Amino acid sequence: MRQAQVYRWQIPLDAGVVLRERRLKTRDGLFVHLQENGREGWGEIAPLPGFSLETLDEVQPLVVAWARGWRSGASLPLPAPSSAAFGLSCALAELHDELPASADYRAAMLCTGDPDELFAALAALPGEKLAKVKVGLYEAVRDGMVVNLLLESIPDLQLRLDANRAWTPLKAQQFAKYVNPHFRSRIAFLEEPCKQRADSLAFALQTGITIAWDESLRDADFTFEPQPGVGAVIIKPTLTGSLQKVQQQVAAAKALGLTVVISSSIESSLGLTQLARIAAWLTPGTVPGLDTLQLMKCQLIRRWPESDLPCLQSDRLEPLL
Ligand SMILES: O=C(O)CCC(=O)C1=CC=C[C@@H](O)[C@@H]1C(=O)O
Ligand SMILES: [Mg+2]
Repeated sequence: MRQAQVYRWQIPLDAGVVLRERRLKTRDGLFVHLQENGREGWGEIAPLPGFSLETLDEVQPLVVAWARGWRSGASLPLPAPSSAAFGLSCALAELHDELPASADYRAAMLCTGDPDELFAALAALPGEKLAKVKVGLYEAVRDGMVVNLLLESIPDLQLRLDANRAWTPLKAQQFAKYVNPHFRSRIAFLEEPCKQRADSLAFALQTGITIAWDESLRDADFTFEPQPGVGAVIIKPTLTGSLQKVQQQVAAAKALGLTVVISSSIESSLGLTQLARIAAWLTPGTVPGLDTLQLMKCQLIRRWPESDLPCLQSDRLEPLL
């Protein structure tokens, strides 16, 4: 006998979460819960505003119809929108014991605001120091100085940077000018410096700063091919699609010798713990980009180890079936 439920949820976010120039006050999404023969599987469907092509209101009827169909024994194709394909494929993978349980809960410490806070947090961090800093939000020159200062004052620090395509080629150059050439190799990568991929590639070659693709993976004309200056790809499964598609992209990038970073689309703790499992499974040895629970006011269903945020269970969510 099959049982299925779909829940809708909303989590308040910290005041400061700004995505693509808009303030995000809440994170909204769905969970699907499948049960069969004493086994269960959960999945999270949470389109990210400004990044996902679909909205939650568009995917909700697709997910509800899919869950109703599954419950009555049908084997339906996964809905096309990436967030729905990802969440439903995760629920099926858990149900069929195809998503390994061991997880990589390490995270590159995410700094979106005050570098002083990052200094304090990094100083307290034992072992390998890895942080991700957002650039492109303020003046490029200020970004360059902050990055230089961080690398200068914390000698064992490696940085991941993310400009989200904010810079013109000129601004990207202004940034690079302030980063001591000696420190540039400690920038593990800089995600998406410029609007145009060709400008980002030219920047990498001119400055010796390794770049990474994130947004570009979703460009219609993107293909996996060797490109000098590109060292990594950031895979956000909620924006990519089914687990199978995630696996295909990971394999294509690895075949080119690229570092593959599994990264958050600001999922709830349930989705994040699944991403930590996907990272341990598909990209062992690479620290995933999952330090986004700190932006939220609570956890849902499953706990992220060491987070002391309250964790709400399904009785506090809105069932849709
Ligand atoms: O990749 C990480 O380390 C954390 C996730 C992260 O940086 C992002 C998640 C979602 C949207 C963006 O603001 C941002 C990114 O662009 O990579
Ligand atoms: Mg990015």
